[in-house]
Amino acid sequence: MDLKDKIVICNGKIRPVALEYLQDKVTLKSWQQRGRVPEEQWKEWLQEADALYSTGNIRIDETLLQKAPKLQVVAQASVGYDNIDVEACNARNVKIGNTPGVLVNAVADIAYALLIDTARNIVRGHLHTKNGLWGERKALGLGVDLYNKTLGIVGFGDIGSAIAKRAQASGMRIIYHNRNRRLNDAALGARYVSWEELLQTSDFIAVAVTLNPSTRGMFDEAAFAAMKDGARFVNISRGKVVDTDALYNAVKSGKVAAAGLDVTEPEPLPGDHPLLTLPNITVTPHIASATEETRDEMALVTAQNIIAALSGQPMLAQVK
Ligand SMILES: NC(=O)C1=CN([C@@H]2O[C@H](COP(=O)(O)OP(=O)(O)OC[C@H]3O[C@@H](n4cnc5c(N)ncnc54)[C@H](OP(=O)(O)O)[C@@H]3O)[C@@H](O)[C@H]2O)C=CC1
Ligand SMILES: O=CC(=O)O
Repeated sequence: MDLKDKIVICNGKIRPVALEYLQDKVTLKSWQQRGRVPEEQWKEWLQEADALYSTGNIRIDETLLQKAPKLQVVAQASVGYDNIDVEACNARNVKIGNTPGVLVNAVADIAYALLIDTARNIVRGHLHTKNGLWGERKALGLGVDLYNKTLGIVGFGDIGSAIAKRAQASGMRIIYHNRNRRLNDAALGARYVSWEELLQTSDFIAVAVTLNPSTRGMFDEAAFAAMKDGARFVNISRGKVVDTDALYNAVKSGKVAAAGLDVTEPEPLPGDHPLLTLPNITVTPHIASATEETRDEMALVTAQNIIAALSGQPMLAQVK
């Protein structure tokens, strides 16, 4: 099918692998420069767009859809789609594509790296050394073993179960909580528990839920209070799943011994944010899927989703 008259727009840079795939199939308008596409330019592009390749950092809602009367598909280069108003898109028959699966290992690696950091002071140790304090390393205190500890995974989906695999290699016991128990949990070496049991019995908690109305703010003051004293906490899902003040207080008081976060509320997290004043919190700037290989795969799936949708074919991954 000749799609050359179809206009595909992108609010940011498209990776070369996806550019190459798209450019002789459709008419492409992307912002390949640094920074954001200028407002006037963006308005013009939306007006004529048949497809939107979203890099994820824009809100896609009725306000945007009204400016894009021809839009047939939004394909986003991420698995999370909490920035997209799915109902508004459905009401206008705008299809939504995302990129589950291809980023699972990269994200689970960062989650596990943060988890080890909460146990073993890797980032703190580096900063200590850099500050010329090698000789005073006892000031760091001792870490704790992962071996024989309980990891509670909240959100045992694709990424949650990939975190479990890594933790099993360290000899951890895995428990998890989802809204729905997974049929194959025994084969994955994980035991289903209630939310309360997970909070009360986990030495480490890793969060890999989707952001939805049931998870927004689920780690609040009561959740941190219910945890074991000295629990360690990792979040790679979305910052809005956690009440930031409650987390700050829990770490400051020692209730939570250490935290590792790839996502925060707000994002970007300002350099002078109170969370960053606590020595036992490590924050990475939402980079869990940021490897060359994974970003290439995400870009290619996004481009393939666009071509499939414009051709009336099923997308590789469609959000409904
Ligand atoms: N930091 C980063 O760069 C990245 C972050 N992410 C985030 O990770 C999320 C998960 O991705 P992925 O594993 O692929 O998604 P999946 O859909 O495979 O897994 C999400 C899991 O969350 C569970 N869940 C949803 N609501 C609740 C709830 N209220 N309580 C407990 N569990 C819940 C779901 O189970 P059930 O429906 O049974 O409750 C499901 O098992 C993404 O949505 C995204 O926000 C993803 C990639 C990169
Ligand atoms: O945060 C990233 C995603 O893929 O979701």
